[in-house]
Amino acid sequence: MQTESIEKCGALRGEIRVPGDKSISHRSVMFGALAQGQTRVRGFLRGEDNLSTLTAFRAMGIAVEERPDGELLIEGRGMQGLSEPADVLDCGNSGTTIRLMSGLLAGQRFFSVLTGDRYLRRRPMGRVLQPLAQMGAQIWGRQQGQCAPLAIVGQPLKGLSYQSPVASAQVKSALLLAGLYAEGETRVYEPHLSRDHSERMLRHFGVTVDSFAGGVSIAGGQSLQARDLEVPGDISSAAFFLVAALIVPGSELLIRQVGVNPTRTGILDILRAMGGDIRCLDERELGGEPVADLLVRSSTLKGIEIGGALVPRAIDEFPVISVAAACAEGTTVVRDARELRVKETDRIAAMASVLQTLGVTVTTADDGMTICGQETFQGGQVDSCGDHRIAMSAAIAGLCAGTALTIRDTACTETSFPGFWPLLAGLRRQAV
Ligand SMILES: O=C(O)C1=C[C@@H](OP(=O)(O)O)[C@@H](O)[C@H](O)C1
Ligand SMILES: C=C(OP(=O)(O)O)C(=O)O
Repeated sequence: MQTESIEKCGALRGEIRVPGDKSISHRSVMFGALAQGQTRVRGFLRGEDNLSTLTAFRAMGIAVEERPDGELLIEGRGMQGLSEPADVLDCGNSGTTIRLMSGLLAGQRFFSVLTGDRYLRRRPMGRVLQPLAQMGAQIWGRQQGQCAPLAIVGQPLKGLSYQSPVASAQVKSALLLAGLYAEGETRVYEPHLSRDHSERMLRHFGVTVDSFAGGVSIAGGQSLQARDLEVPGDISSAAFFLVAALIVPGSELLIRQVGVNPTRTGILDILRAMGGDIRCLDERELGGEPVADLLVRSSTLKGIEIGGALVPRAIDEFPVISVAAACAEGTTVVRDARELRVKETDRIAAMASVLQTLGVTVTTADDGMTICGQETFQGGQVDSCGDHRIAMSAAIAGLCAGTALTIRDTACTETSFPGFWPLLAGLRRQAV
């Protein structure tokens, strides 16, 4: 099992790039496959989750060329162009893959089976299967349709008006994909706005999607036209280096070409509210998505309260936000974040355990945690629980640990951030 050891380092300085956005990369393959014609994708994230999506579409007859310069050429076959996969589709560790594909496959004219690794097979699928069943989908899963493997018998679908109990882009996107195949209109309401990459990319591919206060709607029977795409850097990956630069004294980092879609920038709002010096430079647009260069300087942080609509806008960043909170003056309280309990692992429990090992006082609640900030950490040994975001957050905490912090089970960072360890090691080597 791979382990990494990190300890206190000098100021982090320089200019970096982070790999492409994971959410946008998944959607580029899915929508590119359904479009008529060739879609070129630059900046595709070659993380394990996205490779699961790519492999699944190849297994349904979609030709994808991976060029030496990293560009993908996807030969879209139109809305009815997928073919029945001859084997089970393995979604690996990826919740986005299995949930979006459930919606897409529900309306096909063939049979398919979706599964994943031991972490994914524990995650809740009922949130997608239940509204899909109301659209006429025939999907079976373990534990009364709660868990994968999922067996899908494609059916004609009908539109639905659905109030989602959770702010989840995976639920919303699964229903939009099913809605494309359904008769009539599909409307999805959510308690707070979740990331809107599907809506933006569908529009980029020529589909009409209406966004209104509280939700989104799509009419069935529309088709997609192939378009070129450029994937911005993933703000969820940039988040580790934003926090690293904030908490290591004397640091200054410029992170180039990061996606700053407002449904994803909760991390910037939270870190700035804590006193973080982060600037967005040269804001521009790439294929319907806003991007900017992020300049971050080390700052004295203070504890804050986080909850409500901000939570879905920073949902994947809470592990590393908890590290910033542990270095802040005063107490940080996170509420309304129950969703963290059903990610790759229970991220509330996992981060509480990491921070407690470092000597930080943390208490947990059903929907969040309270973290008492302090000046330095002690080292020790922590476990990633097989979760990429826990492994990388622990590494950032290690930059402030007085003695070495050993992190067990670190290969999982390949899920979303190939190259994380060399990038961090390079910055530490050049630290001043
Ligand atoms: O749609 C997406 O690409 C994602 C949505 C979020 O999940 P939920 O929809 O479960 O909130 C997020 O946590 C995940 O990393 C990616
Ligand atoms: C929760 C995540 O992804 P997914 O749901 O796609 O597995 C994540 O990347 O933090």
